[in-house]
Amino acid sequence: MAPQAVVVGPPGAGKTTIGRLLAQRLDVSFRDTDDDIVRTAGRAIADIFANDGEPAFRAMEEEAVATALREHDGVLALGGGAVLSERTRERLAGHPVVFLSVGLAEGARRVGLSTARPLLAGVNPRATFRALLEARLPIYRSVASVEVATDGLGPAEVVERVVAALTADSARPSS
Ligand SMILES: Nc1ncnc2c1ncn2[C@@H]1O[C@H](COP(=O)(O)OP(=O)(O)OP(=O)(O)O)[C@@H](O)[C@H]1O
Ligand SMILES: O=C(O)C1=C[C@@H](O)[C@@H](O)[C@H](O)C1
Ligand SMILES: [Mg+2]
Repeated sequence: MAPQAVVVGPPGAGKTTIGRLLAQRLDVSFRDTDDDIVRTAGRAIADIFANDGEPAFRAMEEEAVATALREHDGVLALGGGAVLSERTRERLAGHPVVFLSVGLAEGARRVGLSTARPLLAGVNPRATFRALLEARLPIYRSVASVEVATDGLGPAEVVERVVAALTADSARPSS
């Protein structure tokens, strides 16, 4: 069993929104590792960050991603920082990974830079978001089979581009 698509990208890229629509489009189920963590821990992500710290959250996340990659055969959305784990990056090899990218302005607008996203809740959330996008771009690219830029596109159009990109990718002879 393996996911038909694994969706990665920064906060606000639309992993949850697009992942859910993509699953509908492919007529498969949707799973999001952020939801898995909340369910398993019985607490909100912001609460885990605040009380246990980011390293503890990342450890839970690594476990949640490994489990979901084993168990789920539909569309799987990962948390925005899941790819920071080298073991997770290794585990993603061979899976169809969709990188949804977004620029600073539109990403900031979409996330609203609210306290629900603990990494962006500091004194200068915009600068933090900019640094996060820059630092992570090569990491998302290193795990991605396909990349779809979402700026200026509504969810339905993004889903169509993802389907087209995955179809083209799966038709390519594997090396
Ligand atoms: N293509 C899009 N066009 C317009 N709005 C969008 C688009 N994609 C997502 N959004 C909106 O942006 C917000 C963030 O989207 P979403 O929660 O899906 O992002 P995410 O990548 O899952 O973020 P996180 O890493 O925090 O889980 C939501 O309000 C969603 O409705
Ligand atoms: O980009 C990140 O590091 C995060 C994104 C969210 O999906 C959550 O997993 C959490 O808020 C951390
Ligand atoms: Mg999400």
